[in-house]
Amino acid sequence: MTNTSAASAASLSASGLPSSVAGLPFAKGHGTGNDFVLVADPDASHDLAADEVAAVCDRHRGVGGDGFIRAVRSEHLPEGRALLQTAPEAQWFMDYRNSDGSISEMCGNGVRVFVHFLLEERLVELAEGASLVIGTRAGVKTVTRMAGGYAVDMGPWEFIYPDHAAAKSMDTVVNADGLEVPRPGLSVSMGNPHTVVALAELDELAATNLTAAPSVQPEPEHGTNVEFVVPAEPLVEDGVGLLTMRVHERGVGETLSCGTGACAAAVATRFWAGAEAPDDWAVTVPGGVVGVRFRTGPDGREHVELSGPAVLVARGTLL
Ligand SMILES: N[C@@H](CCC[C@H](N)C(=O)O)C(=O)O
Repeated sequence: MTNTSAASAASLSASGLPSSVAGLPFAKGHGTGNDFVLVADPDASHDLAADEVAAVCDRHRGVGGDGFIRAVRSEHLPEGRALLQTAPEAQWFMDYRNSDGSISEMCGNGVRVFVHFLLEERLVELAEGASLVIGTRAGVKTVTRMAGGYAVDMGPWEFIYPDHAAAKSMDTVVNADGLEVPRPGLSVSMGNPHTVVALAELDELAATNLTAAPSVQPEPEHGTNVEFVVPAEPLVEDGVGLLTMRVHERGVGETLSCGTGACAAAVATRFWAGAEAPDDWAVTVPGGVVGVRFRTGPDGREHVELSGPAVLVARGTLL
């Protein structure tokens, strides 16, 4: 554990974890099975190196998690200080790492669990119905506490290749073991990169092998998470669009859920479905169901709202 994430752990403690992380208190939590190790580091004194994060997230020799989340007061990070210029209410910053130690801009399930962690650690107060503004590498996100979970204003979405989308062309091609033929994909940014592929049948979704990363051509500049979705038949029930999704996460592998991925899946399917597509979506993932809603944000642009549960399951100390 050092002040620079570039440094690597030199020695191991008896637990097999880097001795540099010994003594660090943590919590373990998840949102629809997308699981995280969380650490409160208000003063930014525990910036873990990539190999330290990977050791803690190791499912066999560490605590285990799809991601590592550090809660830092924004004023103590350069990215946080930059956000405070225009959003002084963003007092807490979510420093998000994938389980391989790589940095991601954003995590939709993670930001709900992050706010729940701040609450449970008594670092913030938040009544049901009230909102908290959180700093992330994808800008500020407003998280509202609801009965049974949290809703996150994820901000506006964007196509990564707007020219492909405008032409409704098939310029992105995705292949994965188990697919009968390579499929067209649509790359969408939710602050982090996603490529969404529609499949016709749940059987084909189940047969898709996500133990290896799917190939995506062209691959977005910083890599991509890949979502395979099966739209329900009929697509809309009681005004809600229904999707089933599996995901291969950049820097992780297959996970039980991905909040930003669910948002990207709804964006792509709504685009493909055309003018009649609804604004409310329920996305079923292996770990549960998350809600996605399109609405006009305070800036007048179309925003995506993600809703779902957040749970803490344990507290401990790294040895
Ligand atoms: N599971 C997250 C996304 C985590 C980051 C992702 N692996 C990336 O590298 O962009 C979510 O719930 O959004």
